[in-house]
Amino acid sequence: MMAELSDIVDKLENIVKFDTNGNLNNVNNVNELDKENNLIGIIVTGSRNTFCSGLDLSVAKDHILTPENGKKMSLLMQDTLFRFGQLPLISVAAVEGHALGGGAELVTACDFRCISETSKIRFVQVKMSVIPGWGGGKRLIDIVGGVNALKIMGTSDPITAQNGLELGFVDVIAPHGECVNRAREFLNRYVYFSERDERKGGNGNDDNINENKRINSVKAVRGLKLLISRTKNSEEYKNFLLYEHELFGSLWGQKENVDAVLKTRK
Ligand SMILES: CC[C@@H](C(=O)O)C(=O)SCCNC(=O)CCNC(=O)[C@H](O)C(C)(C)COP(=O)(O)OP(=O)(O)OC[C@H]1O[C@@H](n2cnc3c(N)ncnc32)[C@H](O)[C@@H]1OP(=O)(O)O
Repeated sequence: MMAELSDIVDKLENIVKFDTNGNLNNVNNVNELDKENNLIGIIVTGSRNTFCSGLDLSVAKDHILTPENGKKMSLLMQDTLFRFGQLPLISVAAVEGHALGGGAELVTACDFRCISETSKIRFVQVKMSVIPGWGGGKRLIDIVGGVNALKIMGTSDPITAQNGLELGFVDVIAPHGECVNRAREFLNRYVYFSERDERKGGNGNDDNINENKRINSVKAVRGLKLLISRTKNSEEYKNFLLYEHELFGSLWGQKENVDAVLKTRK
C-alpha cells in the first residue's frame, strides 16, 4: 500500500506538472499547466467497510518490526503524504467505515473530510506504544489544536461523525454508503466551468472564450491550493515532522510496540 501510494503521488505530480520541491516548476508554470487537464480535486476512499487500516500488518510482522525499518517506513510515508498535500489539488477523504492507525493519519493528509454516520477514525498508535509516524500527529494538531489532539491520540478513542464535526475535523457527514457522492458534491462547489458552458460555444470565438474560461478557472483553483499549501513548505514545518519521525523511531520496534503489533488480528 505504501509504495503504491507513493507511485500515485508521483503520477499526480506528473499530471499537474508540479515539482517535488513544493514549488511551481518555474515562475510561469501556472500558465504552462496542461491545457487539456481539468483536474482540480481528488477524492480518497477505501473499499467495503474500511477506509484504510494503516500499515499492512502482515508485511510489518515479517519485515518492519525493527527500529531501522520503522524509520524507513516513517520517512517514506511522511514524504509521500507531504508531497500529496503540496499538490495543487483539493483533496477530500471520503471515509466509510474504519480508518485506523496510519489510516487515520491518511485522513489528516486531505484538505477536507467527509465521513459517514457510522464511520470511526481511530489513532491507535499510543495504545500500540508508539506515536504517529506518518506526519499525522502534526497534521492533527493543526486541524483540531493541541488539547483536542492530545485527547484524541492519548485516549485512542474513535472520532465519530458527530464529535468530529464539533471539533472541526469533519466537514461533511454523509448517510452510510453516500460518502463518495457527497464528497463529489462538496468538490463541485470549486468547479467554475461546466461541460454545459463548453457546449454553448457556437463559433470559433465562443470556443476560445470558453477554453480560456476553463483554463483560467482551473488555474485559479490550483493557484489557491498552491498558496495555502505553501504555508507548510517551511523549514519550521519540516523540522516538526522530523521531530515526530525521531520520536516515532525511538518507540517503534521496542518490545512493547512489537508485542502490540503481534497481538493485532493480522
Ligand atoms: C506506523 C503505522 C501504524 C500507525 O501509525 O499506527 C499502523 O498503521 S499500525 C496498523 C493499525 N491498524 C490496525 O491495527 C488494524 C487492525 N485491523 C482491524 O482492527 C480490523 O481488521 C478492521 C480494520 C477494523 C476491520 O475489521 P473487520 O471488518 O472485522 O474485518 P477483518 O478484521 O476480518 O479484516 C478484513 C481483512 O483485512 C485484513 N486486515 C485488516 N487490517 C489489516 C492491516 N492493517 N494489515 C493487514 N491486513 C489487514 C484482516 O486481517 C482480514 O483479512 P482476511 O482474514 O485475509 O480476510
